[in-house]
Formats: sequence, structure tokens, C-alpha cells
Amino acid sequence: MVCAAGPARTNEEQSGVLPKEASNEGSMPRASTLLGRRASFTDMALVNVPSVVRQSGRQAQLRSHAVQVAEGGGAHAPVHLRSEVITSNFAKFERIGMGSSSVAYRALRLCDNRTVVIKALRRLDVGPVSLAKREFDLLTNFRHPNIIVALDFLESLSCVALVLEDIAGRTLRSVVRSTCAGRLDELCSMRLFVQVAAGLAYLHGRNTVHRDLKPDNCLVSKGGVLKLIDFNVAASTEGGELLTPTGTREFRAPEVLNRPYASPADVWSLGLCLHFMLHGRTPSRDSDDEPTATSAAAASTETYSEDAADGSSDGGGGSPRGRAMTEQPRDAWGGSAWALQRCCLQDWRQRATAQELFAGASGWLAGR
Ligand SMILES: Nc1ncnc2c1ncn2[C@@H]1O[C@H](COP(=O)(O)OP(=O)(O)OP(=O)(O)O)[C@@H](O)[C@H]1O
Repeated sequence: MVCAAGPARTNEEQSGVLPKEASNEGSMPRASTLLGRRASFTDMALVNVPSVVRQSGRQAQLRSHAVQVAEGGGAHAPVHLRSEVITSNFAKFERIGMGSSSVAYRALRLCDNRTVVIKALRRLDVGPVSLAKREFDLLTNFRHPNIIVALDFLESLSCVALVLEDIAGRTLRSVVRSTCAGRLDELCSMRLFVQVAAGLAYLHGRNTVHRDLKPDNCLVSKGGVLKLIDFNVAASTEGGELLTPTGTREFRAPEVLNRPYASPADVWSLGLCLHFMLHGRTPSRDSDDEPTATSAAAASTETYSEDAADGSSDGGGGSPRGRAMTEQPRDAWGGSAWALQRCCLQDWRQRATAQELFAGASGWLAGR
């Protein structure tokens, strides 16, 4: 039966680092309020979520048929899911995403009428199937507000399915892309950054490295709660540092190719996620090269200077351009420039830990 793992936490049971604006979900902002400035988190939460997310309950599910949907489950389930173990336990399949080896569906779990996400793989794909099983085993040992909850792992002769809690929201990439300015302001970025840092600090405290941290693997709920997903290349450092190069080139730390590497590699990726939020791109946008420490550090100056110059953030405290490169601006300690600099250091031994970044960013946010 599919309810073995029991009910998981809801999005409402999350950490206390939620943006204040996120609870303001009752009304749509006027379009004019979104023009001429960077979108705030409120704008993002209310304007840029798909219509299905703004609706509620069963009616919303029924209206969300822009993508492949099979009503009633059973015989009408998508090809990937035509397996008794799936069709007898789920209904109302809606395709929501496609990975390199899996297809993600939103579906109704019949035993408790809960909407869940199913990552389905063909049984024939032996490698990806074993990674999905590992992902499930790993996730069942974790319990953190910023890490996705795994509910079940189903196997049949033709397919396997990893069942996850449903985050009715968007990837961080989609959130950033869909703002008017194509980027987030500093406060909004830091509110999301601190949640990624919290999830990573938890993981690293359990000797686990995510190894593929990027905006596509961060899901943001309509209430502004961010959760890390896609743990299929996550690895334990209990046996020592890691040697296998993996992850996504654009967000990969330099030492991952040079080897060995460990949890600081995630911290580098965290820095690039922050840069992506602030600028809508990684430092190496115009090049085929991976971001370097130099380009990432330069980017931190860019962030700091832009914010100070255009008045969109007081993170720079009115300090002169470029100051963030050489010293910590007093009132911006823990702000985005500081965080970028502490994440994107070439020498991984010099980087801050996820825990330090979480603490610093939380302190900075508390002072806002
Ligand atoms: N729990 C979830 N709630 C909502 N949407 C989800 C959830 N998990 C995955 N998705 C959606 O499905 C997509 C694919 O999921 P995921 O990245 O985990 O699959 P994958 O096959 O491991 O991908 P990749 O090949 O990129 O590693 C995500 O980008 C996201 O849009």
C-alpha cells in the first residue's frame, strides 16, 4: 500500500524564515505597481504563479489541463504509469516536468486524497532506477522544512515511482525568470537564500552533499517556502571526500573537476544561485566557461554596487562602488555581497559553511 511513510508535513509547518509578504495572498497587485522596479517577493508570489496554483483544491486540479492529464486514473493513466501498482493507487495524472530519465506527474493519492508528485521511471533504465531508490532511501532519513519529503517508493515489473510531497509552486529559475525585471531584489533573494542555506546546513550536518544545487532544483511554494529537490546524485562524505565529477556545469564548483571535493562544493553552487536571483544569470552568462572565482567575486561587487547605486536596496549602505571586494560594509554584513564573497572563493577551505551563511543571512534579515 502506498501510505507506508505516513502523512508528511504541510507547507504551512515551515520554518520561521518565511518572508512576511508571503502571507499576503488575498489580492492581486496592480500591474502598474510592478513597473519600473525590481519585483518584490509579494509580486512574485501573487503574479507569477500559474493560475492553477492560485486556485484551490479539486477545482484547481481539474482546470490545470494545459499539460497532459488523464482523468480517472486506471486505464487512462499516462503510458509511463500503466502499471497496476500505480493505477490502483493514484488518479488524475498531470504531467508537470521531465528529467533526463524520469517524468514527473502530479496525481491524487487515493488512500488519503492527497495530491502528490510521482517521479516515474522505466524499470529498464537500471542506472536511473537505482539512483531513484537511493534518493528515496536518503530522503526518508531527512526531515527539514527546506528539504522535500519522500512519501513512498513503488515498484512494478515495468516501472518504478518515487512519490514525493507536492510543492504547488515553481522552480527558483521560473520564479526569477517570470519577474518583470528578470531578477529579484536583494531582500527577496536573501529570504530565499537563507532557506537554501538552512537546507544545506542540515544536509552537511548529516555528512551529505547535494552535488546538483541549482535554481531548477529549488522549488518555491506559493507561500514562499523553498525546498531542495532532486537528490539523485547526492552523496555521503562519511567515507571521505568525493571523487566523482557530477552536477550541472554552470553551477559546479572548480574543485569538483580537480577533485577531491566535499560539502563546500554545494556552498559554491549556493553562491551562484544567489547571483542568479540577483542578476537573472550566472557570472559566466556570455561565455561557455564555468563561472570562476574571479567572475563570481566580481559579480559580488556588481551586486553590491548596483544596489547601492540604484537605491533598490540599502545593502551597500551608500558605500562607494567596489568596496565589497575589499572589506565588509558595516551595515551590509550578511547581505548579498558578503554572502556571495563567502560562497565563491576559489579555495574551498576559505569558504563559509552553510551553517555560517544561514546564521549570517538570518541575522541580516532580522535587522531589516
Ligand atoms: N515535489 C515536487 N513538487 C512539485 N514539482 C516537482 C516536485 N518534484 C519535481 N517536480 C517537478 O518535476 C521536475 C523534474 O523533477 P526532478 O528534477 O526531481 O527530476 P529528475 O528526473 O531528477 O531531473 P534531472 O534529470 O534534471 O535530474 C522539476 O523540475 C519540477 O518542476
